[in-house]
Amino acid sequence: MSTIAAFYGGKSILITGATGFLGKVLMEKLFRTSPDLKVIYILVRPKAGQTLQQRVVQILNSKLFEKAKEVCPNVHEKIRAVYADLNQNDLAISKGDMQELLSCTNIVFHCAATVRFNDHLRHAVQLNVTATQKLLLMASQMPKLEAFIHISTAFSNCNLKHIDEVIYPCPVEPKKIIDSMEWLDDAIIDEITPKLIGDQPNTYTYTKALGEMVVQQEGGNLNVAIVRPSIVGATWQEPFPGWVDNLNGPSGLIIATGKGFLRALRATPMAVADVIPVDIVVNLTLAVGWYTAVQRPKSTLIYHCTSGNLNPCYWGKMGFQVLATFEKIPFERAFRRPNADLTSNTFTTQYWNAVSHWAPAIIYDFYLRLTGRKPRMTKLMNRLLRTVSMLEYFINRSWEWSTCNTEMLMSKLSPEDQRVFNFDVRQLNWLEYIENYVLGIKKYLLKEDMAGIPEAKQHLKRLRNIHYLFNTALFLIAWRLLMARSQMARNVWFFICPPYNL
Ligand SMILES: CCCCCCCCCCCCCCCCCCCCCC(=O)SCCNC(=O)CCNC(=O)[C@H](O)C(C)(C)COP(=O)(O)OP(=O)(O)OC[C@H]1O[C@@H](n2cnc3c(N)ncnc32)[C@H](O)[C@@H]1OP(=O)(O)O
Ligand SMILES: NC(=O)C1=CN([C@@H]2O[C@H](COP(=O)(O)OP(=O)(O)OC[C@H]3O[C@@H](n4cnc5c(N)ncnc54)[C@H](OP(=O)(O)O)[C@@H]3O)[C@@H](O)[C@H]2O)C=CC1
Repeated sequence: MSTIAAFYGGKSILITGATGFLGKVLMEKLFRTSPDLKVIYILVRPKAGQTLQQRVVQILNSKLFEKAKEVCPNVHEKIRAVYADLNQNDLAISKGDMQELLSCTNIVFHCAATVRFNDHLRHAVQLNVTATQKLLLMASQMPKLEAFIHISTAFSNCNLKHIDEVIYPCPVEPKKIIDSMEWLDDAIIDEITPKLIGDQPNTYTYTKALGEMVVQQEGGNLNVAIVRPSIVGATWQEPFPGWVDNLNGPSGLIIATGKGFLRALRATPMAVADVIPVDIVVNLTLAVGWYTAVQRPKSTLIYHCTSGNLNPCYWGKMGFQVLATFEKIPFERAFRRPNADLTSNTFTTQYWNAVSHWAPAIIYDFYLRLTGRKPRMTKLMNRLLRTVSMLEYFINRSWEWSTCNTEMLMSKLSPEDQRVFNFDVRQLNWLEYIENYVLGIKKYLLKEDMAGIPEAKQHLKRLRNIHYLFNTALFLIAWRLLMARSQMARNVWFFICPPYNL
């Protein structure tokens, strides 16, 4: 029996961000490997007209939980949704719930965060810094607490090139930032944001760095560890390959490419694509929870969960493999045939944007207008290119993360634990992973039927023919115009095709 799985048996576990991408996979793995755990408390807010219970039912009824429910048929009873809003000062947890959480919790996994790069600084601080501080305060009042695991990001210090498993100080103390957010108005915050974030690319990475400092400063007497994943992608193996349910990281751009909207990208083909499957992140996180609780390391250990140093994949290779997969598994109703021109040259990017993005969008909107429909493609293109510009920072650089603690932890695991909680990224075959990732996007995110693949292939063939026809027509028009205006062009033409009467 796995030592780690046995450790979680009988435990009361508190998870924040359990309705998110990582949180769901974490819960699933816990139920599947430790079905005898006591309870999982999840801090949830109502959303999109759904109550807490409806949200939980929807998650448990998803395909992700099918295997877990076979192993642990009473998951519904073992999950307890607690109303909470981490944006609120008191986290909006009722007194009764708070008492139960404080007296029962053994392990905390703090996953909740805003992962939006362009979030307003006030909101990002509230969620990624202040809420972390409040949870640590809560944790300090939990008599049965064995470990507090904070999920950060490998990019929290992306202003550095080489990043060690240490907490780097921020120029301004988190407490000062938290205080100032309480009295500064939005306009002033907007004005000072670029100065505060300095050489960080966005408010997300900046506030995640502040969050780590808060953990270091305020988690002093607790048994705390930090896990820093890089770009979290679809599942590699568990509970099945390719599961993904949101557009973050590469997923959104893979869809935009597969649907033929995005055909070129300002990206450095030889930059490392530090994607890490979500099940690897979850396995490491659970191993860290066990190790922190059982070994009680003297200081806060940080664990990098990255792929680049052990098994690197590059954006160029990833783009190529994504395209190769579209040949076999195309997405339905593509706007144009998928293509992936990655270039690090700004001028070339602008050229491709004009030719491959704006021109087709404008032509298509013209066609929609002509046929009495509402134009929408230029608007969509505008949003897509804005999104791409936000991600460009991460696809034009490479980072080196040291992984000493992660490797140390791997060496402490029994062979059985290494199998059940496998986080050895060296075993990952990128070509296979990317293919399953694309397939997973098609099935679980786009919810497209596999039976539609022949029709999707037909559609791409039609698009190719339209493309050839369009290019031929364009060439003929250009040539005709040239012939009409240039004696040299006429001479060349008559040289190639002399008139019959000569
Ligand atoms: C042709 C070439 C093809 C090549 C072939 C393909 C090869 C693959 C190449 C792959 C390269 C991968 C690069 C990954 C780099 C990730 C680095 C992460 C590093 C840090 C990791 C972390 O530690 S952190 C987790 C990551 N954190 C995010 O990844 C949040 C992103 N997100 C936002 O920061 C906001 O979303 C943002 C976008 C500001 C808009 O913000 P905004 O306010 O303008 O508008 P919205 O948020 O409302 O989004 C407006 C519409 O963009 C949709 N959308 C949202 N995200 C999207 C997304 N990633 N790709 C597409 N579409 C996305 C959304 O679904 C809306 O669509 P709709 O309106 O139709 O629903
Ligand atoms: N995805 C990635 O590529 C990476 C993620 N990470 C880190 O992993 C962690 C999880 O990320 P991921 O699962 O991808 O993110 P998601 O955006 O999928 O999930 C975020 C979670 O936080 C919850 N949350 C947000 N705001 C509140 C609030 N006010 N009150 C209560 N809960 C709230 C969300 O709840 P709700 O469903 O109600 O919105 C959701 O459960 C984060 O800490 C992130 O920084 C690190 C590296 C990469």
